Amino acid sequence: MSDDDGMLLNFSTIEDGGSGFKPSSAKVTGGRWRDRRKMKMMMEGRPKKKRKLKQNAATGTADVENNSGSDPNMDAATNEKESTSEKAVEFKNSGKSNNVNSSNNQVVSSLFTSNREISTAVNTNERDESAEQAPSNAPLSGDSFEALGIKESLLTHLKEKMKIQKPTSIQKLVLSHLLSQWKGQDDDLFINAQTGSGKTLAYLLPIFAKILGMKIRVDRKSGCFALIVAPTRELASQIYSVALTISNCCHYLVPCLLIGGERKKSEKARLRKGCNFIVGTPGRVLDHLQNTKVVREQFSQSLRYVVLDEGDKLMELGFEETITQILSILHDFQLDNSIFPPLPSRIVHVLCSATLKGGVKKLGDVALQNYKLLSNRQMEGSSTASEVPDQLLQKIAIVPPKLRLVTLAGSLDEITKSHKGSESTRRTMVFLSCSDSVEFHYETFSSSDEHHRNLVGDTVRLLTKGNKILPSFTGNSDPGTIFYKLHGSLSQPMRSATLDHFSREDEASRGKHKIMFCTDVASRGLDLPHVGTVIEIDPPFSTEDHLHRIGRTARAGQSGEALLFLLPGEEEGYLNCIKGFHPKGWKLLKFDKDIIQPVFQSMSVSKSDREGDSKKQEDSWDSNVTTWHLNVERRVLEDQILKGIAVKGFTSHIRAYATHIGAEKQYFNVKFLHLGHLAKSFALRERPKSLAQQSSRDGAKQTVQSKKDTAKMDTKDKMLKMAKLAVKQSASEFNY
Ligand SMILES: Nc1ncnc2c1ncn2[C@@H]1O[C@H](COP(=O)(O)OP(=O)(O)OP(=O)(O)O)[C@@H](O)[C@H]1O
Repeated sequence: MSDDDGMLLNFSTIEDGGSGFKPSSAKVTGGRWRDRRKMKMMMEGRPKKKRKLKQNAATGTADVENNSGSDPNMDAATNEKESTSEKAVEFKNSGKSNNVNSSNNQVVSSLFTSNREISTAVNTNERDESAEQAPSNAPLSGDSFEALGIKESLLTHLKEKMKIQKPTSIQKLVLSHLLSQWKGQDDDLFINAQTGSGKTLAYLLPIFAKILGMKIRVDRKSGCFALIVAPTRELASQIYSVALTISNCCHYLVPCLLIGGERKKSEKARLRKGCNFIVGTPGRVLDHLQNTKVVREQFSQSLRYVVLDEGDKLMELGFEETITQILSILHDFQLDNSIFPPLPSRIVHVLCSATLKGGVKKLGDVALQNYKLLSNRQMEGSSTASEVPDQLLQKIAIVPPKLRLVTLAGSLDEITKSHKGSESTRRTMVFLSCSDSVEFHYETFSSSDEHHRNLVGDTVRLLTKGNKILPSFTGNSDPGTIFYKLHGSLSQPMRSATLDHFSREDEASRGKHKIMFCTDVASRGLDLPHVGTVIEIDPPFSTEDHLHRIGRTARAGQSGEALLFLLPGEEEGYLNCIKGFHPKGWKLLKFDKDIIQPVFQSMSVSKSDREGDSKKQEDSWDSNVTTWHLNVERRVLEDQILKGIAVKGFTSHIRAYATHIGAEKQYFNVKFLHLGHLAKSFALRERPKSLAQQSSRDGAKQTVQSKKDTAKMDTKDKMLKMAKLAVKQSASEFNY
């Protein structure tokens, strides 16, 4: 990554600090600095901020007052100081916070004060909820696979064993193209279709149909007919398992999986036995092409199809060079068209992507020749498929940083409650910016005291009776919830086992709410069954990621909903950026009235250090929110391991935030973040300054000079420096 790429633009400061406030250009000189500052503020039209801390004698709680004209965009330094002293007051008095009543105009907790104003009052992209939205990625009722050329054993297998009755619109387009009798079957294809529209079967089915339709005896020794390359191991494994399922109707055709993290020796052994389909990740495929003679032998005469799945992700992860090398090796093979005459006379390249942005077009130029663009929206008169499925209900909440954790708890609790009593399995995915943040959220929600049981290593946890982490969990009822964590720092077998458990539909899963905290490693192409809700607590790193993340729900015509959290301020501008993806609109939620209040007003949350108290007091919803948050903070304070995880989660999150693409830095810029408030959403009471020092102690070795430099910087600059360093070292560290 070069120093001047789009990422680094993310660090540039804008003149007004992003607040919309334009400083006066006039210079004030002479006199005392206080007078100069006062004069400058007057010239800039900024009112002098009065702040008073009042100790409430009756309750022992603090009332933090700001003058009503306070600037919600006050600069970070002022904000930070304020936040710290608020915290000091709050926690000094936290023992009595349950007594506080919001009805007498007292501010119950600093959770609800000093938050930046939310400016999005009107939903400019309102979804018409009264209108029935027909699924846009569902199978087409009026078409059939027979009519498209799928025959005999493959057709029976598809309908009876795989329960796939009708093609989706993209399958119809691709099948009619690749199975056509005319010369066009040799054209390269660019498949652009919505998430969950069945792209995998769209390219696998015609390849299988073509091989089976040759009426030439083939077996695993006949050579490899298709190479499918996918950007992540999870996706490659998934495509491999679809190929394996199809091959159940023709056992003599054998697929093979080549992915990093697996033993190369055993892969070589499998390749030596022979295979007809190779599915793999780019690095490992290239490695075998360069170093395993038998692979080249397998491809040399039979290879007719090269599929690049999730093309935009392949580019984003920097695989262009690897793909170019793979293609150049493959193109050197001399095909013998006399052995399999019914197959295309050249290698047909297929590129798949749900989006057309990013480098995917460039990959098209590299990999495809005279390609044909097939898009499932073409049928409905739209040019591309970069839109969310029509039936997906998108919700958006603008959530102040301090309230992110508790709003997430409210959202998860609501889903859990609404699922109670159901026989089916409910699945929710929560997307976070980096592995460390996944660890923090997983630990926070899944392990309260001893009330949990590890099911798969420590990545899958079943909550047991007595767990009270979500407001509706009571001590004597079964929470019916399983938590999962998935990110790239876990070993490959662990990642596979976790996904396998999450996807399982067995007796033990019935009626359970499965909640997975994950990074973008789970955003691409993964086909997990019946994901009801996707929550993006951290904003996506690009609009394409947004589309792919929420595309884990509402697949193949099913219903689903997604919830995106944005911070008040610049992030609200992101709504305009994603509007084009949501032609059916979205629902704008108020984080307090619509999410946390309904959840926290219906139950009493008791303080974790007063569990034994027999008399429960009916508290207002905001007091319950405060108590819930204090309980988590107390756990972090008392448990040094959890505290370490929280600190790492926070610092890595800030670093990850700095990697938002340059084009979107106007919405996501570290400079806009209020670090003190954000720390609160990691249940941290310490000021970011001490966190930055702590993390640099824990982290990379610093030179004496860089230590001196760091000491001179303020907290925000330190975070920026850490972010730049981290990006230089490895972008994948926090993305995956
Ligand atoms: N014709 C069909 N009828 C019913 N279900 C189907 C059909 N085709 C595919 N599916 C199912 O739809 C789901 C989504 O398929 P697939 O993973 O191929 O989608 P995709 O378009 O590749 O999505 P993404 O862009 O997210 O990778 C799978 O569970 C698959 O079994």
